[in-house]
Amino acid sequence: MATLIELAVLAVSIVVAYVVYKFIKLSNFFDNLGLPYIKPIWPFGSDVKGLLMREHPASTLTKLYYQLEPHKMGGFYNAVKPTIMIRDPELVHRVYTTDFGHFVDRGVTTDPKRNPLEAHLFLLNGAKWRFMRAKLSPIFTSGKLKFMYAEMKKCVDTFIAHLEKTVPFGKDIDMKENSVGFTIEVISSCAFGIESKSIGNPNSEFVLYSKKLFTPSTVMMIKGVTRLIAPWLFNLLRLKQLPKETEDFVINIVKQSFHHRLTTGYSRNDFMQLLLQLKEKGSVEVEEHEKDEEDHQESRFQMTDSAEKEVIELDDGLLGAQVFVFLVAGFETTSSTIYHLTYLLSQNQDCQDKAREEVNRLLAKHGDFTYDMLRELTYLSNCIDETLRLFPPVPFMFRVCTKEYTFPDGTTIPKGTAINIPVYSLHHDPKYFPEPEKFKPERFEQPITRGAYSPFGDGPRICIGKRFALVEIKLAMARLLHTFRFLPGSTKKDKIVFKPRSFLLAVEGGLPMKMEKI
Ligand code: HEM
Repeated sequence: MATLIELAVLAVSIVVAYVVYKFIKLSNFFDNLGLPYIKPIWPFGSDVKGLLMREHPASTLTKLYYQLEPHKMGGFYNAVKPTIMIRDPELVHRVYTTDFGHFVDRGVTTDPKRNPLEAHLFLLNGAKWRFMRAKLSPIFTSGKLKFMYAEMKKCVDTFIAHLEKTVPFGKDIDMKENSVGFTIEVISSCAFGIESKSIGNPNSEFVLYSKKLFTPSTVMMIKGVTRLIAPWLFNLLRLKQLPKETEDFVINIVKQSFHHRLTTGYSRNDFMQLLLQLKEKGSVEVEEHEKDEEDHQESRFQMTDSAEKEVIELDDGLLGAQVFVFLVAGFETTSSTIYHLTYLLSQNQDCQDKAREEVNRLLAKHGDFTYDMLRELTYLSNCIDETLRLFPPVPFMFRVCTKEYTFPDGTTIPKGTAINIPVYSLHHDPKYFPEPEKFKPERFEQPITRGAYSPFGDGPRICIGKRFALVEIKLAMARLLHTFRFLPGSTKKDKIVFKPRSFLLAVEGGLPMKMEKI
């Protein structure tokens, strides 16, 4: 017994000594840097809440970002690594775009041998990221998106048919649950090539697995925190971040799908088919006529940044990891945009009328909800942009300095410094967005201060699925506006409460509202 107590005391002393050592090291770092705003935010006191994003968006971290003004740049101790926050949009723009070469990585260390699904684009670093981004970019051109459009339309048909069956009962309808089912159906269909029957079915296998990813268990949380503060301990204990069953679920689908397509010659217009082409031929072909101006910009970035290319083997595990990130990155972000927008339109009937008038006018002109019709929906686009401003699904962005960097004011930060970009806070700053809490789609008719608005990030590492997401959201919203009127629910929500412990901004509980068939 005595030995056990002694061992426990020894273990606690080692941890305390380690944390104190880290703090001393970090405070020296900031003293040398001379940054104006520095605060310890972890692991002491109530600030723990901020780091875990329990109360976000008004988390301690977000409040810190506000307090940062007018200094525009500051730092905080977080016991893991020195972290710089940047609040000046011009500096944000530099990090994302002009000086991207210094901020290529997100700074998350992964071990794909133990966690194969972590070898995905969002987490890859350096040369591996460049290689994978160059390989995957052709999959997301507007030409390829047009091929997938028919699959997307089928999912929207099912979504509308399901709502038409549900709405006449006159009760509140949970728009969150419904949007989640819809966006999972789109991703499972377009990425995995599977009709997952998720619409109106919260018990579908896909819905259950996908939700698990965003409602981490206590064990997952403990593992995550261990990995953050003591990656060496995480590795020593050979821990895995994702539950084994989730990993098996995804890898098996990818393997079976590849096998089925290779042995039967079955083909489908989806990401899986393009990944199969990548596996077989080493690249995805893009015809000149499939590209548009944005695609050219993207490939220019790839070419100028391709100096240190690395070739990695495109095996089932690596390709499975990419499909996995399309699911993780693609369903909660798009569903929250759809339900936030329907909520905002239920509260702003004049904007709703204007958006519906535009949809009906363009439908009369094009005769159907075509890809080209969506491009002309400018007011609806502004409504989507405004929703992403008010409720950015990714409320803060992080990168790491990969090469020593000197800001224009002369502050030099060493390699390894973590960079935080307070996206939510910038989106709600009255200096860049007057009356920031109001839903005003017209503000996007004017140019926006560069660096102040970045729901999809920016620069060479901008969200690769941006165009896919916008087409999906626009198509769903155009069909919804054409068919239904959105009204506030009987239990009217004046203020949205966000999910605790979530990296993404998403509503806690449901989002009840009423819908009337037009
Ligand atoms: C409204 C919907 C979406 C939002 C707001 C969003 C937002 C973001 C943001 C902020 C980033 C980081 C960008 C940066 O570091 O500059 C990102 C990266 C990424 N997103 Fe999205 N996303 C959305 C939808 C999607 C969809 C539908 C997919 C896939 C089909 C997707 C796949 C990815 C991937 C793979 C990355 C990593 C890119 C890289 O590191 O090179 N996203 N997204």
